[in-house]
Amino acid sequence: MMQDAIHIDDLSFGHHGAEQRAIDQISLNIAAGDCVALLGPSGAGKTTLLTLLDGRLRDWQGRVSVLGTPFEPTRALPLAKRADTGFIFQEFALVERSTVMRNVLNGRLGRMPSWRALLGNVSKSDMDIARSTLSDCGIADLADRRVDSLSGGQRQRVAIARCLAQEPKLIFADEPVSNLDPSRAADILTLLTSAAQARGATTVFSSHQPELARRFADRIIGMRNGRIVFDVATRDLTDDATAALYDDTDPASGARLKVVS
Ligand SMILES: Nc1ncnc2c1ncn2[C@@H]1O[C@H](COP(=O)(O)OP(=O)(O)OP(=O)(O)O)[C@@H](O)[C@H]1O
Repeated sequence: MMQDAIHIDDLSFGHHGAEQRAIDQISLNIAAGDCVALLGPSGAGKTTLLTLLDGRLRDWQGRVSVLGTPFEPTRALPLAKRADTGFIFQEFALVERSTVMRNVLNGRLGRMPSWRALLGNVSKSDMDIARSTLSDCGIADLADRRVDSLSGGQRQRVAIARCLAQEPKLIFADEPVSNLDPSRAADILTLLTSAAQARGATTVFSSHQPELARRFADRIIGMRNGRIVFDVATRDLTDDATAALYDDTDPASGARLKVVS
């Protein structure tokens, strides 16, 4: 039986000082190895959900368990427990003045003994892993370039290589292609999803682009106002449901969409 990578039961969370909950009574499970897209308008709660599942938020209500580790609602997950989870950001979050290789080696930090990480002392096997992920990401020739000299598409390849060098079992990607033009966006999602699949990693990515979600995810979760309004296998997602998710003129559309699942 396929094991679940993520369990969420009745999860709610409000950002400090915010009037509305960013996550409002969400329950869902994600099977290991699945590729899931979170779709929804700005403010739907996609980033908040990914950040919470990455163990970086506290003071939420409900039950969350990721890769078999139950989270504690009152505290963030210690860094040492996050080595199996990789995160790819919309803004790349790279060390701009460092080389591509250095950035990718940063992905190995959580896997090194702490004395080695502190000294920046890199083993041959760390180098080998970094080189092979650079090559998998099609940027072996950029290893010695500084990140601040790269294009957006190249930067996102570096971010993916860094994430893969970490050898994660679970990959979260928050709008990984929204800064890229359509053809680069498709290339990057092809790279990310096929690399994840080849490694058996579970992937959850958020997007504003339904066509990309449909093309790359097995399952699509539509969010609006912190709630799940549909949760379907990609082949079952209708155009009407997608359009209603983004229909600002119809505040009740979220409720109506529930029939889809
Ligand atoms: N740091 C914060 N402080 C207060 N409120 C926040 C904070 N971050 C997000 N929010 C609020 O939480 C809600 C969910 O935001 P979130 O960024 O998770 O949505 P999103 O679906 O990722 O949107 P986008 O697609 O624009 O990134 C919104 O109402 C937002 O204003």
